[in-house]
Order: sequence, then C-alpha cells, then structure tokens
Amino acid sequence: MAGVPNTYADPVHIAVIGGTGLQTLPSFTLAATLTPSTPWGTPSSPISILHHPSPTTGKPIPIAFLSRHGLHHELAPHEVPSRANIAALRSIGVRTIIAFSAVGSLQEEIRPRDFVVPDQIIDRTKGIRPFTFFEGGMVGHVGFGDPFDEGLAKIVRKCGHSLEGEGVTLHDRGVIICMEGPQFSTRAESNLYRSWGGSVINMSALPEAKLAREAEISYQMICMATDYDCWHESEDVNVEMVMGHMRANAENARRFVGAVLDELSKEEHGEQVLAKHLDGQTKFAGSITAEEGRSEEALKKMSWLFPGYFD
Ligand SMILES: CSC[C@H]1O[C@H](OP(=O)(O)O)[C@H](O)[C@@H]1O
Ligand SMILES: Nc1ncnc2[nH]cnc12
Repeated sequence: MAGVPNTYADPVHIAVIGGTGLQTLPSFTLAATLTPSTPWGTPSSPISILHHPSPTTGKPIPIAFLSRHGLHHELAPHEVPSRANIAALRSIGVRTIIAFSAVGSLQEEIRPRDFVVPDQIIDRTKGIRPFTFFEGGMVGHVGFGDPFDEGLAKIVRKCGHSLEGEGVTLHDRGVIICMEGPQFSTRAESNLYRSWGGSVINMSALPEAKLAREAEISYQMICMATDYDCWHESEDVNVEMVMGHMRANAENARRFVGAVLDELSKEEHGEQVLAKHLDGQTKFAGSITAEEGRSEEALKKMSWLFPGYFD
C-alpha cells in the first residue's frame, strides 16, 4: 500500500495468523507491511504490523498479522508455507501466536458459530507437508504432549468467556482432528473421528503448531465451528456453508481476537508473552546431532532462525 513503511524497527512479540474468513483485522492501524524472505521461502502473505492501543497506557503495541491462505485465499491447506510463516514471525521477534481456524464440528453440542479453544490434536495429515525445521543434517526432537500453550489458553478462555452473552459461546477444551484435505472427509472417516473423541476438524492446525513449538513460540488456536462436517443428519458440509457462518460471525471472531490482544498487550514484555518457559528448549533438542555430524546447509538455516544457538 502506498505510503506504508516496509520496515519496522522494534521487535514484534505478538502475532495473529488469520484463517478462512479472517484475512484481515481492519480495526487496527496499519504501521508497516513486511515481506520477509526466510531460508524456507516467503510467507503466505505480507506481514502487516498493526498498532493496537494498550488498554492500560494507550501506547501503541505492535501486532503482526499474517493471512494463512494468502491475501485472497489462494493457498490450499497443503500449500501453506508453514515453515516460512513461523520462521518469518520468529525473525521479527514473535514469541506468542494466536491462530484462527474455521472448523467442522464433530459433536452435537458444538454448534455452528460456537468457538472452541482446543487443547489436543490428532494428526491426520499425510506427511506431504514439510513439518520440521530439523532435517538435512541436524536432528531435533521437541516435546509435543500438549500441542498448545496452556498459559496462553487460560488467557484466551478468560477473554472468550468475558464475551459470553454478547453472542459468543465458548467451549474450553477440545480435540482437533487435523486432516489433509483439501477434500472434506468421507462419512465413515467423520464417524471414525467421532469415535476417537474428536471435537472439531480442520486442515490447518498442523504442521503450524509443531513448527511453532520448534521455534519456541507460545501458540494457541481459536476455532470457530462453521458446519457439522458430514456425520450429522443436517446438510453435508460445503464451502458456501463454511463461508456463510464465517461471514455471519466474523464480527464476534474479531471481537474475540481483539479481547485477547487487549489482554496480551498489557503484558507485552511479560514472561508468558515472551514465552520464557520455552526459551532454550530447541537448543537442547538440537544438540543430539554432534557438531561433526551437522551439515553446513542445515547449520546455516538453523543459525538464521536461532542466532547463537548452534554457532
Ligand atoms: C473453507 S473450509 C476448509 C478450510 O477452512 C479451514 O481453514 P483455516 O483453518 O485456515 O481457517 C480448514 O482448516 C481448511 O483449510
Ligand atoms: N468440515 C470441515 N472439515 C475440515 N476442515 C474444515 N474447516 C471448516 N469445516 C471443515
């Protein structure tokens, strides 16, 4: 956009990854538009740096916003360059990500337009998406028992509940089934996922959550149900239905995200927002490959992402 700077001097600690139907956060002031390139390519979209007024001081707090499927939803779930997205966000200072996702509901009580703050994921992607920073001569294993950040989830839940009665219904926990897509599930699959205890289904939680963990970024997804997938006797899921519910409830989704940003902005330099509890985990995860076994190429990439960890 003409006149908008393409650099931003200060580190940006908080990011929002917008999903289907949430491709912008129009109520904030655009301070810069960044187009970083990373050793894993360029992100899905330019990164908008938005100024969010701190609810306590009024001072503008920078928030990075990235549109997962591109500015015009041109990237299919398996084409989203998640490594570039996460690497680019980390490189500008991001340590906390709120990720938004439109999901199918696998449970009667999660009705279209309800929100869910999930706490678990079952991986039904097919291994065709690049899913780790650790490869090609540097091995690393990070813990993923709890794929989301419980400290961040608590903040998100509190904000969601504060909007209850104003059109927001929130489910505090849930298991996301992350499928490959882009086709929706068969009815047999949908019923299988229900029998596994799945709450909601999408195509985007992975590898995003795994890569955020490797990058030592606190990550929580906020899901909004847009359909009952195909297990339910009501209509079968289709894009029109997803977009219809998304459009109808986009204002609530934006208010929810805005409330979370208010809360996080109060603690922009706090331990939770800076993910201090994750600091250094990747240095140890990657120390399994002895120095003499590390490839130059892998080392170069990892040193770009984690300056000082492996040099
Ligand atoms: C348009 S329905 C399928 C599509 O919607 C979800 O997108 P996102 O998670 O980015 O909001 C789902 O994961 C699929 O990518
Ligand atoms: N039913 C569904 N399956 C997978 N991803 C979805 N995103 C929204 N609805 C979905």
